[in-house]
Amino acid sequence: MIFYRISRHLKWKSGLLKKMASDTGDRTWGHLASTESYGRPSTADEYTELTKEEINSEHYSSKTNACHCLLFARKNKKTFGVYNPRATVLMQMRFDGYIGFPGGLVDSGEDQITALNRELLEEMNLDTSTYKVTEENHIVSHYSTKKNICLHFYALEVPEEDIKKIEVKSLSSKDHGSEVLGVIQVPLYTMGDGVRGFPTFLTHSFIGNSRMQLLISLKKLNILTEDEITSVLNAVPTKTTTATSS
Ligand SMILES: O=c1[nH]cnc2c1ncn2[C@H]1C[C@H](O)[C@@H](COP(=O)(O)OP(=O)(O)O)O1
Repeated sequence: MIFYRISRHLKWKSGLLKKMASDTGDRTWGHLASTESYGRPSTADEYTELTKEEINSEHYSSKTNACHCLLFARKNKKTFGVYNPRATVLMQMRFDGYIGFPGGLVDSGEDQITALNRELLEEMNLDTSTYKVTEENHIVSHYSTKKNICLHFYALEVPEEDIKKIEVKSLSSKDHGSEVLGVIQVPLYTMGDGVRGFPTFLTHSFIGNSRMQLLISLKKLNILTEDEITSVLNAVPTKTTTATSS
């Protein structure tokens, strides 16, 4: 009898432990575990720019590679009738709380361009037969010494009248609500106090080297001049303590 009771108690306990494990499991990285380390916080000095030869070399192409893309439309319409942002630039709020660009890891056997167009469809529901990223849209590639990953970056210009439709369509993407928590526009102007607008936007937390990719692209695409970028960076406010509910 005692043996029967002990065995029943053990069965109940193991059931409880299994339930607890599965409850905890719901909160872990699950299938993301193997790639989760790539998303850990970065330092600017971990990135080195790759030359065209290095990008195509066996040494770097055999590493883990990821491609991301800045979607933008030039415009000449003032915001509030005051600020001229010159372009609508899209970024996204990611599942991990960081701001980044649409894109992702290149699968084994896949080339970079195919991977990026696939990710743009999955994350943005982008019609990649109309808006297709090609090698000509390449902006810059970096290698992270700390994470052993190559990050390739592209920029795709779309007509001004299409950008809103692209944003709206992204709400129905496969990854919306899971990997992607929303598309955002970058405020590309500095307000009268000298800090709100783009300088304040740059104080957010960005995934990987996406902050650097944004600034490099704005210059390469002639959306902002080098001098304008320098003055924005000089105006970036130091983070202040934010209000809490208690
Ligand atoms: O926008 C980005 N710019 C530079 N690096 C990025 C960006 N987004 C992510 N990353 C880094 C850090 C990530 O862990 C890896 C993989 O990218 P991710 O988009 O998360 O990949 P999957 O969609 O999960 O394939 O690249």
